[in-house]
Amino acid sequence: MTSPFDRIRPAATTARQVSDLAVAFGLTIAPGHAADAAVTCVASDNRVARPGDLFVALPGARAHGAQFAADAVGRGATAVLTDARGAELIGSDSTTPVLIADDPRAILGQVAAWVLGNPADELMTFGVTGTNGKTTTTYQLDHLLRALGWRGGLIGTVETRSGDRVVPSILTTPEAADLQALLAAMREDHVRTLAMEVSSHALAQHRVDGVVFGVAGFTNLTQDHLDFHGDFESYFATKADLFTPARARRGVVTVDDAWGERMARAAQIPVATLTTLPDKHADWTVTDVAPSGTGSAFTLTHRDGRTLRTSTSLPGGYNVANAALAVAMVLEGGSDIRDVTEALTAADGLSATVPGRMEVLATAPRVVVDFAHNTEALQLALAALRPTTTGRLAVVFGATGDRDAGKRPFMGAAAVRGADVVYVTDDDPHDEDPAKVRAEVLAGTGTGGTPGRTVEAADDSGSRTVEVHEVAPRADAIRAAILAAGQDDTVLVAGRGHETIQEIAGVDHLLDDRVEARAALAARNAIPQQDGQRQQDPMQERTTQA
Ligand SMILES: CC(=O)N[C@H]1[C@@H](OP(=O)(O)OP(=O)(O)OC[C@H]2O[C@@H](n3ccc(=O)[nH]c3=O)[C@H](O)[C@@H]2O)O[C@H](CO)[C@@H](O)[C@@H]1O[C@H](C)C(=O)N[C@@H](C)C(=O)N[C@H](CCC(=O)O)C(=O)O
Ligand SMILES: Nc1ncnc2c1ncn2[C@@H]1O[C@H](COP(=O)(O)OP(=O)(O)OP(=O)(O)O)[C@@H](O)[C@H]1O
Repeated sequence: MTSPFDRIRPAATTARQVSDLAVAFGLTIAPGHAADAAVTCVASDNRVARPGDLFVALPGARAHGAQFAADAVGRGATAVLTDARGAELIGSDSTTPVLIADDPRAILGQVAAWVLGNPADELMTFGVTGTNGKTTTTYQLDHLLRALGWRGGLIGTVETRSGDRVVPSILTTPEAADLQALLAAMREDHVRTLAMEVSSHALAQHRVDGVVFGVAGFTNLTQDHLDFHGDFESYFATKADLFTPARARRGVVTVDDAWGERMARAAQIPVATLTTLPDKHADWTVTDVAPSGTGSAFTLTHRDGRTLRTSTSLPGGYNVANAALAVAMVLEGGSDIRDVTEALTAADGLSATVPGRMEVLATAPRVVVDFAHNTEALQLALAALRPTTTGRLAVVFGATGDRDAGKRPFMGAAAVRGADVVYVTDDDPHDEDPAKVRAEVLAGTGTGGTPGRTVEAADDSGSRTVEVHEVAPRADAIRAAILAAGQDDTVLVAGRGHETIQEIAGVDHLLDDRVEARAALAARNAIPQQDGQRQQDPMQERTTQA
């Protein structure tokens, strides 16, 4: 499936009458239209409407859904739910029933759940929120639930899965109508568990109304999305809403940061706390973290004495936190610790690959693709890879054009602080001149903005000489870094993770860091190695306009 309008929907559902819906939700039926019709599913975008749908026409920032009602009806929608303005826009041209609500977005989740027979009630649901780590934790949850023998569903930034059906995701958390339709499809697919990312946008926009999660999980909170939420307090309050009885029955809150502690205090449902910090008290604690394969082994212990030891294949301390949160959520969901231990042993620990999240593509040199696209994430990703890098640590990254220009020099500085070789390249330039974006990143590297130079960087382990290069387009930078790496080196390709489209001046170009890295590894393998050491990189310093 390739269209952005592909959705996983149920094949067959029970018809409901809109007259009953009007009574259940106190809705007005617009005069001049038919008073009743049968509906079998719900859509809030005309481009996904199907025969038998209730089309919910929402007012938005860019359009009013009612503008598309005629098209939705043309595609077979049998009734429309909208607000008074929407009813006016629709007029009386058609006889299709039009139901009116004061705020249709606020009831959409419940309405869709009603039409589809509350599909969430038939699943064991796990919802993860927080600024970072939602995707990773959700994949680890899904991995563990499957290891326990459950047929699993997954919803998040990268992809949406119902049993064996998979589609790429459009939003991290789908719109309410799409979500309920997806849950109904999961019911049809005999899916029993759901691991799902819950974004703050989704909480604010009622997208998860109609779902009461069995267990909600919190990773962490750092500055993000303030353009949408206004300030940090509102951002926190929106996330905290997940830990109320309307949204979840119980929770697990990581209290490694102060926001987590506050979240645990603010929770209006029973929550278990979790920490990975050595001198902190919590219900679940992580201890004895040790390197294991590409990642870490760790022990998770409850204050009641229950304990298990397992591992994650993902590098970095924060991935121990993500993995521990996934395990604690499953245990708080009622699974027996002996079953979980056995399942983890059989599954080789939390070994799920998360697309574009610390995804290890090769081991000599180690090549890792990660989604880190801001200063803090870049710094954490480099710090995560440093302890297991015996050679040099190289990083390939850029900053996004047309967005948050202030972070560019800080990203440059973070790269020099954390790596030995820095390749500044392009991310998504959008409509901005990519060379200008690179120059602003380079300005933070301490090279005086001049690529092809070395700078001295100091950290706890002493001072290092750091090479700083500028290579574009991005595919060339990935290739340059991988060809130049020694067998013991690590190359981190940061910023785009699983993304496959790079937008340059309004044109979408296919670009997948993992595809480029694999091509570079193949090219490298085709070139005879000089004592297994670094290659002369033919692309290096060849800077072209993207
Ligand atoms: C701020 C925000 O989240 N806005 C979302 C919202 O937009 P909106 O209410 O302004 O809607 P609109 O585009 O004006 O359209 C109004 C209505 O007409 C419908 N419509 C519109 C056009 C059309 O041709 N046909 C049609 O039926 C739309 O489906 C909508 O119901 O509803 C739209 C329809 O679903 C979303 O596409 C849009 O997401 C925007 C594009 C977006 O980028 N959202 C991001 C910020 C987001 O939600 N991100 C979070 C993750 C954040 C993170 O943690 O990183 C997420 O959960 O994905
Ligand atoms: N627990 C964590 N703490 C801090 N940083 C993390 C954590 N987990 C992952 N990261 C970093 O954040 C990036 C995004 O991780 P992930 O996709 O799992 O989070 P997310 O919350 O789903 O974010 P997004 O919605 O942007 O995808 C990773 O590539 C990694 O660099």
